[in-house]
Amino acid sequence: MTAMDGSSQSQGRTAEGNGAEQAIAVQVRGLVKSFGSGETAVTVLKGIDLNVYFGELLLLVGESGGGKTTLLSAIAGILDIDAGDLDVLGSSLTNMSPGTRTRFRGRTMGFIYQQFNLLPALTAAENVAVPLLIQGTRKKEALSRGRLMLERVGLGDRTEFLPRNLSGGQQQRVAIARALVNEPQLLVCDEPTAALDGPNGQKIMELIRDVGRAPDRCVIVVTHDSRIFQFGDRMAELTDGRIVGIHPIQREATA
Ligand SMILES: Nc1ncnc2c1ncn2[C@@H]1O[C@H](COP(=O)(O)OP(=O)(O)OP(=O)(O)O)[C@@H](O)[C@H]1O
Repeated sequence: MTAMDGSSQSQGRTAEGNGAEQAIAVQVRGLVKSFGSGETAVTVLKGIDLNVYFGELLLLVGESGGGKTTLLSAIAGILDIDAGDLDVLGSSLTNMSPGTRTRFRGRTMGFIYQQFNLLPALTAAENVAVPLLIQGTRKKEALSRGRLMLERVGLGDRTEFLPRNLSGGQQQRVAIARALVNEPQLLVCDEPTAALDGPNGQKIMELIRDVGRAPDRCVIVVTHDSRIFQFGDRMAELTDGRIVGIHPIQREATA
C-alpha cells in the first residue's frame, strides 16, 4: 500500500489540490457500525470521519475485511448505523425514515458492483430502464432513455442484446449505463473492475470518470485494483474500521 500522510487536514484539499474550497457532497462524522450482539458483536466501523467533495472521484482502499463495503453501504443509506452522522448531498441520512431514504437513494444515487447484477431475461435497454420504471417513468420513455444511455457508454449497437450475449466488459458497461440513467449526483462503485481484465478495467474506469464525475456530482470507488488508482482524485485508506490516511493522487503526465 502506498504511504499516506494520515492527516485529517488533507481532507480539506480540492480534488486538484489547488487549495480552493469545494462544496462537500458527503460528510461522515463519528460513524460507528457493529454487526451481531452480545459476545459475538463485532465493531466494523470505529468512528469514521470523511468528506467527499463535489467534482471528485474518491478511491476507498484498504485491507480485506477492513469495512470498505460497510462504509459504502452506510453512505448509500442501505445500512443503519449505530452512532454518528451522515450527510449526503445536503440531507441528513441519519434522520430520514426508511421510506424517505429509499426514495432519496433512487433519486440521487447510482450503484455499480463487481458482479454486474443484470436481469438475465431483459435486454440491455430494458435493464438500463429499470431504475426509471421503478420511479414511475412510462415504459416507452424509459426504454428510449435507456437506449440513449447505452449509446453514451458505447453500446448503441447492442441495445436489444440479452446479457448472456455480451462480453464481461460490455455487461459492466450496461451496469454503468443503468447506474447513470437517473443522472445520479452520487455514484458508488464497489470493486467495479474486479471481474474484468486489465484493458477492460481501464476502459470502464475511463467511463466512470468521464460520465459519472462532474462539478455537481461525485464518485466513490472501493477497490483493491492498483491498476485503476490513476483514475482517482484522492485516496482514503480504511483499515480495521478507521480511516488511517487520505491523500491526493499524483497523476502521471500521460494518464
Ligand atoms: N451483515 C453482516 N453481518 C455480520 N458481519 C458482517 C456483515 N457485513 C460485513 N460483516 C463483517 O464486517 C467486516 C467488514 O466487512 P466489509 O465487507 O465491509 O469489508 P471490506 O473492507 O469491504 O472487505 P473486502 O475488501 O474483503 O471486500 C468483515 O469482518 C465482515 O465479516
